Amino acid sequence: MATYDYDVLYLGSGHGTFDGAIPLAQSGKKVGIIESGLIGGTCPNRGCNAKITLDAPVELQRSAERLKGIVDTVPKINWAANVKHKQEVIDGLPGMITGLLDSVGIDIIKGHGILTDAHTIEVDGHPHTGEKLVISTGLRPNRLDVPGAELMHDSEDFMNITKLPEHLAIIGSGYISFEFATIANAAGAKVTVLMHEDHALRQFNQSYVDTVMDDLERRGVKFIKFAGVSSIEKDGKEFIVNYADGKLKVDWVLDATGRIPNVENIGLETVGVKYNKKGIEVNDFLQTTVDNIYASGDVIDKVQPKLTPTAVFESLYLTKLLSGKESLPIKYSVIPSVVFTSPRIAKAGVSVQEAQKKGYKIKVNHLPDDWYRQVDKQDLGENTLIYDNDGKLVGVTEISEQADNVINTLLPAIELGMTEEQLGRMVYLFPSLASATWSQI
Ligand SMILES: Cc1cc2nc3c(=O)[nH]c(=O)nc-3n(C[C@H](O)[C@H](O)[C@H](O)COP(=O)(O)OP(=O)(O)OC[C@H]3O[C@@H](n4cnc5c(N)ncnc54)[C@H](O)[C@@H]3O)c2cc1C
Ligand SMILES: NC(=O)c1ccc[n+]([C@@H]2O[C@H](COP(=O)([O-])OP(=O)(O)OC[C@H]3O[C@@H](n4cnc5c(N)ncnc54)[C@H](O)[C@@H]3O)[C@@H](O)[C@H]2O)c1
Repeated sequence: MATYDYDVLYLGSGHGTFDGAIPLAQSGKKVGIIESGLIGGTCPNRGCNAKITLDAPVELQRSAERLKGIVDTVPKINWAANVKHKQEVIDGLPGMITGLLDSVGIDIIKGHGILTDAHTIEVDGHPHTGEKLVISTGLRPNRLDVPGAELMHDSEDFMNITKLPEHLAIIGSGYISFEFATIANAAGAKVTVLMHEDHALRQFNQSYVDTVMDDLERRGVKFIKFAGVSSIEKDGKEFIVNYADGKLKVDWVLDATGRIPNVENIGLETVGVKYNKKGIEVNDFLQTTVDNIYASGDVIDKVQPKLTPTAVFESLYLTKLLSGKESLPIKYSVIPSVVFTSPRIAKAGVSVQEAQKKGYKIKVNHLPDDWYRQVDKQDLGENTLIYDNDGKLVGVTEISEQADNVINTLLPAIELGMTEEQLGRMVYLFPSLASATWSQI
């Protein structure tokens, strides 16, 4: 029988890998991880953790704005200090994750990995073998294919600039566009969003998206619809973005037109792992077209949202599968999602459109009517609760400053399919967001 260096060898060290690799090593498997960049991948180093740190002063500013008159001043954001603080928060994360991996005996191999056969990944010409391989190479920013594309920047660049641009153009109208438009506008930049079509954040309730857009517009953000970008030119220290039938002069351009899978130059063709432009093709066991090779996280072509909780769920599923504790196909939990604008939009479970098709009960709450939301003068906010024909809560979406926490509070009820009687037994701290939320159920 062939012997391999590792029972399981991972390519990539993000959440699609490390959350599951640690318990896998603890279960007695010999585990190796190949990583060409920072340990921990996108989320800790240039994604979620960095972004939410930059957003913290925005929340404070919004809160002071609502309570103006009760508190004296609305704080200004010191951009350079904000970026410095963000760096201090995230700097320790790769070391912390490396420590966790070391503590359970996982080997970390630094460098770019390329599959050379179904059991071998080469790094700088050195072969490393695994009985099972897991590909978890994530996504990278898309770059628009237009003249002057090299003059644009990506989300990572934005989170590292120490001097906030005076006028920032953001191309695209998805998560990154809306979150970064919120942060940059709150910090004092003029922001123009160039939208490909007339819709934004398509995954979210469009009336809530319209509310966020109206609020951002009121704050000075300009949205230009049907603004297909044709080229970018340099003009002294500034840039001209040529779009549809217009021109825009700015001093920084953020390309936020999506993220694409890292499937090239890693030997997938050599070993016969199939992929398409959405990612690696897997079956319900996260198995690729080669039996002993699995895939996890953002790099998979899947219907679930490409988010950290999904990547964590998949890597933990693989831990159970590869250690023999699971033999059934992956059954995803309800995966919530949130766009960290201010107010935020979050959702979980059955959508309003789906509920309408199925004839489910839809209940809408206007949140400013609730005394708890009046405490800090929230004048914007709504949630939509969806009940199936047995009266079980199966979906929720909310727009409010605390939408993320509200959805988290309601998730167990949705995931576990709690009955009305079980819901009625829950007791919450008072006064709190959770008790306010449950009183509206
Ligand atoms: C700006 C931004 C904000 C985000 N905010 C959120 C958020 O608020 N909430 C949320 O849930 N999600 C958020 N996400 C998404 C989240 O970061 C991803 O879903 C998550 O990181 C996916 O993890 P992964 O392990 O699949 O991929 P990654 O974390 O991208 O890890 C892949 C790793 O593989 C490595 N790699 C690739 N190819 C090779 C190779 N050939 N050899 C060696 N190593 C290789 C890469 O260097 C990388 O470290 C955000 C993303 C971005 C960009
Ligand atoms: N809060 C979060 O959970 C969060 C935050 C940021 C990023 N993310 C993750 O990162 C991924 C990438 O974020 P994103 O905002 O880059 O992608 P996205 O898919 O959310 O949005 C991409 C946007 O670019 C537009 N677009 C596509 N092609 C275009 C073109 N040729 N010209 C102009 N616009 C074009 C799309 O219409 C869309 O509005 C997300 O899908 C998500 O998985 C998550």
